[in-house]
Amino acid sequence: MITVQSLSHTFKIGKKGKEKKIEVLKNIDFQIQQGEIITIVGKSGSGKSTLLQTIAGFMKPDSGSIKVNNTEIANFNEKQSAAFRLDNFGFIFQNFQLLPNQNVFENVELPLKLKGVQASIRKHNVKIILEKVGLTDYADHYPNELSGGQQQRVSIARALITNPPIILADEPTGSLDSQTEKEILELIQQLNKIDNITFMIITHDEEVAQIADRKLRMHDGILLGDVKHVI
Ligand SMILES: Nc1ncnc2c1ncn2[C@@H]1O[C@H](COP(=O)(O)OP(=O)(O)OP(=O)(O)O)[C@@H](O)[C@H]1O
Repeated sequence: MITVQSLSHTFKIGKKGKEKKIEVLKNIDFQIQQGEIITIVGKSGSGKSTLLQTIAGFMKPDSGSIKVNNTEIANFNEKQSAAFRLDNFGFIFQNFQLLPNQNVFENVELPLKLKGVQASIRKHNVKIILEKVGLTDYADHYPNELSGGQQQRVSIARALITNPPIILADEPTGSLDSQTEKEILELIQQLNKIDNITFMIITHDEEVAQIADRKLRMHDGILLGDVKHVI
């Protein structure tokens, strides 16, 4: 489903002429099969978020290939990346990234609006997805009226609303207490098992890594293979 080959990226920081180079992705190769949950662990600064941002098309790599279902996306321009994202990727972030002045319904509805889906279909689909994440009674609530776990459910609903085959998650339970984390991980596993959604999850957290079919580790810009027994 996703095949990454020889992916490399270097950030240049500082003044021109005196730039410092940070090689953040060094010749990364890996694949994700449809229906898998993979986690990527690794120390802070090892390049995990950069890898995710690159796959998502938010950042262009210096070199290498990223294929999603045989479509080469590494060299897409911004417009192509945005369109591809909308159809193929859902996102879950540690800090939820909900719009504070939009209620739950409106936050979840947004990707459908961006896709130009008509209002009656939007309403129908949002209702179904809110049921799925257990938030039917909260459609009118604003993010600041919800618990952290509820906010993360809203962001999961928003990620799912366009039926993407892949969810990219960056520390999805990083802001949650352990009980709420458990509930969100159960939801992720349920979505994976029942709807065959593929998850690529960046995490520091042993509990999260436990739900993975495969655990990969980033170390100084290098992606190490399966690390089933090491965290
Ligand atoms: N836009 C940028 N410009 C310059 N350097 C950057 C930029 N983004 C990230 N870096 C650097 O790239 C390296 C990798 O960062 P990245 O955020 O990918 O690491 P990470 O493994 O996700 O870390 P964390 O677990 O703390 O989120 C770090 O040294 C960081 O300072």
